[in-house]
Amino acid sequence: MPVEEFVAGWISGALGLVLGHPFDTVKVRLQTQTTYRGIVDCMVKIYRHESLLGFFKGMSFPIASIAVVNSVLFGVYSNTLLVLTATSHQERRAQPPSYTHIFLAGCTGGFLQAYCLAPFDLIKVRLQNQTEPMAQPGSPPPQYRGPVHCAASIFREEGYRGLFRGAWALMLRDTPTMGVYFITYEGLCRQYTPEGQNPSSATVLVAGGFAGIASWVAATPLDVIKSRMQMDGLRRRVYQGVLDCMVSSVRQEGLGVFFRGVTINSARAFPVNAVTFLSYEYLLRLWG
Ligand SMILES: CN(C)C(=N)NCCC[C@H](N)C(=O)O
Repeated sequence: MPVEEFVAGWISGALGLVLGHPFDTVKVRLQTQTTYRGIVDCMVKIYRHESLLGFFKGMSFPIASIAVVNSVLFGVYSNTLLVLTATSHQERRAQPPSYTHIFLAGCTGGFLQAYCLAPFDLIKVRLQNQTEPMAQPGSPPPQYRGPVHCAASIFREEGYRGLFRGAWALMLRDTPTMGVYFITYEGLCRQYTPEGQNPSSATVLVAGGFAGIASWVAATPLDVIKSRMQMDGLRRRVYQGVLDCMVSSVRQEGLGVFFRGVTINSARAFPVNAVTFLSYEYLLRLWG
């Protein structure tokens, strides 16, 4: 099994993650709290109340976990294509796989990465939703002192299963949308690259950016539900399950609730995924 894809997936994911985390914090707050009037209001309030550091809350754990999560996504994607089409990454430019195979490989990568991502994503969302200013002497301590304390508290209070709260919504979100992600990327690269050649850096940047936007637009409805399920149970349980969360969110806030955070998700998705795909392709060509 070629391991380069796993390593390239890890490094490229980490680069994208640092770039996109401030956008991600704003998105999570907009999806789970009703105190903000919009993106700008949320940014201003975070900055005033929590300083620049507020935008980077909950980032250390995703950085640590991206090694597992992104390498599983890209590694499983590429190795599933290897099984389906008997072509390696290098051979795929000359013998491009069908879109059905790309979609199936993307869904497989998305499904398996969601399982690895679930506990890390839960901790990230819980930390991002703490609005107390960081490191200010005299101010009341936040519920969670950091990622390890957060994981330990969830485990103590809710058991092992508590760490997987929202995991179903996460899997439903990521399985089909990772198919969309890789299809968009491959489709755009093929469209703008002469047959048999490697796509240029500009093509990879643009195709990666649009793949990110397309997958996040498709993923946003379940992303909202996932974040709400993850915050549920903090004080008392509100939702019985994914469906109940969908129904009661729509009843209370209308259908627009499914598009909460779609603008910030898309604004974040372009640079993050442009950088992720550029570094991924670059590293594989370097080692190829
Ligand atoms: C849930 N969806 C749609 C995705 N995860 N899409 C792929 C983008 C992955 C990238 N690490 C990012 O965070 O944008």
